[in-house]
Amino acid sequence: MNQLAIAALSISVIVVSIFWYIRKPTSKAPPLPPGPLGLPIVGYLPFLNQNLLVQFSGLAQKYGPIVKLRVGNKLWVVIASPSLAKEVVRDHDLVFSNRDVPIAAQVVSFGENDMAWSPNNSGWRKMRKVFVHDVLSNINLDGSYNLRKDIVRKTIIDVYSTKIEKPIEMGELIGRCILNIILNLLWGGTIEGDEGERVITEFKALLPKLVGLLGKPNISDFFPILSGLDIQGVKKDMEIILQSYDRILDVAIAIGKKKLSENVIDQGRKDFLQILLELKENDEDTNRSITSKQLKGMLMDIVVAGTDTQSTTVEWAMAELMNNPEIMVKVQQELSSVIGINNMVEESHAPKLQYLRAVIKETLRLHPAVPLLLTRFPTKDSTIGGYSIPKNTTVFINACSIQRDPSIWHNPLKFKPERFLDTEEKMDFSGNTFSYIPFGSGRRLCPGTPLAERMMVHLLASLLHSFEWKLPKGETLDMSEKFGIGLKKNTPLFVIPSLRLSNLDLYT
Ligand code: HEM
Repeated sequence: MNQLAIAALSISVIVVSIFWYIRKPTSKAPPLPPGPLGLPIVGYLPFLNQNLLVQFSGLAQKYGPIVKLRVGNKLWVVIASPSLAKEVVRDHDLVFSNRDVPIAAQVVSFGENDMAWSPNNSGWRKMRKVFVHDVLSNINLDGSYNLRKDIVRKTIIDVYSTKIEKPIEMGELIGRCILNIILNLLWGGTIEGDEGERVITEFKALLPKLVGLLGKPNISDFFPILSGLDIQGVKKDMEIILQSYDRILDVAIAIGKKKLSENVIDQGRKDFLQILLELKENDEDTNRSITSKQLKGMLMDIVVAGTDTQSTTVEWAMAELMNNPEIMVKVQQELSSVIGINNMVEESHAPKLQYLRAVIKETLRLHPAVPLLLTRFPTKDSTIGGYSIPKNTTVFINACSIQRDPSIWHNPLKFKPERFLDTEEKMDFSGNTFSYIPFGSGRRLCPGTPLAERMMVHLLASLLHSFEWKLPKGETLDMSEKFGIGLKKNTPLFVIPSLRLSNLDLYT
């Protein structure tokens, strides 16, 4: 062998050794979680089912409570046990406190300038603080009670005057009431009269399209390199919707600012916009002042996160009660004894309506409105359940599967509010018991729970106290579900109301 050949061979050996050494993990990194193999380049994308929930459950049965999927350029990890969920949202909460933001959500959040999609940064912390301590403070929630009460009353009066003994589409009735409440809480005190009605009507009309786009699988999300092409037009469609919303928000904000500068704000009943504008315009404390984009992002969050979630839950609760007449009887007995048949329901009755609150908890266990929570997106490599979770993995926490797990819940598919009566203290909405997390957990826990609890208890109690409900003749109850970004009833619930209270003055 000549010297050149020896030199070439030696260099090759050195280079290969260096590469081998570099490739070889210095410390033994744990493996990725188990999961199905996909095709080259597209991964598991062609095999994704419309109903991700059913598919994720099947995969968990085959591979266990932590499963990995390659979907296009993304690595997905789905978690389906309380102990693994705890590792993510409690033990490693900080690392997992960002979201993987779909393109549609980037648009709707004004470029991640909101609470739901912003990364965990100082802006997000400020928005959450303002939302929890100012917007949804007990004082403000008490102050806006009459507004909520009026709208629930109008719903009861509407049923009494036009719908007795006629089939009602329950989801529509409940959805309209909840959206009216949320929009009026947002700016009902700012834009009043016909102008207010017009703005609310316009806002409502666009919402289903917006929610639909948020839940639509988008090739640009799976292959970011293709995002510029916007192949399905999701980004463009969302931008068109957002332009309309932006116009409405600009009008509302301009009126709000004018009122603020003229000092015509009713101190007794501030709407959310007034509270946020006061902070934005006047607060010297930069820890609480928010930018114009953040203001709009927060307003959008409240509508998008606060309406469908609640109406889906109340509709499911109604459906479960129709399906379980003996539970309906117990709820109505409680209502009669706590409220009395000569009175209407008030929010202040809630603490005494223990059984009805258990019905709502059980509804959220069996039919969580956000069944996969919102994704988590680790900021660095970490280890969960002994498996490697690389930085920027899209992590789903399958709350639905956890809350229906037969190894945790006795007879999990049975609707049984009693299971929450003995465990009232532990099983709340705080996300501290990882087998029950309908509002999520950790830093990203839903901040809307104080409002949601008040609204859902009050509306459901009012409907059940005011009327008896039965299914239309010959109608069977379809309890099947449809998965989008939320978990809705597959077919609408139709029910027929009749009067329950003998004092007809209560209905007017
Ligand atoms: C039945 C009612 C509701 C349910 C089941 C629900 C559920 C959830 C869930 C599961 C999350 C994600 C939590 C996580 O990732 O750990 C969330 C986030 C959020 N929810 Fe709710 N929610 C409801 C009502 C509301 C209401 C009424 C509002 C506002 C008024 C609201 C505002 C938000 C916001 C802003 C976020 C994002 C928080 C963040 O990322 O920091 N939600 N909600």
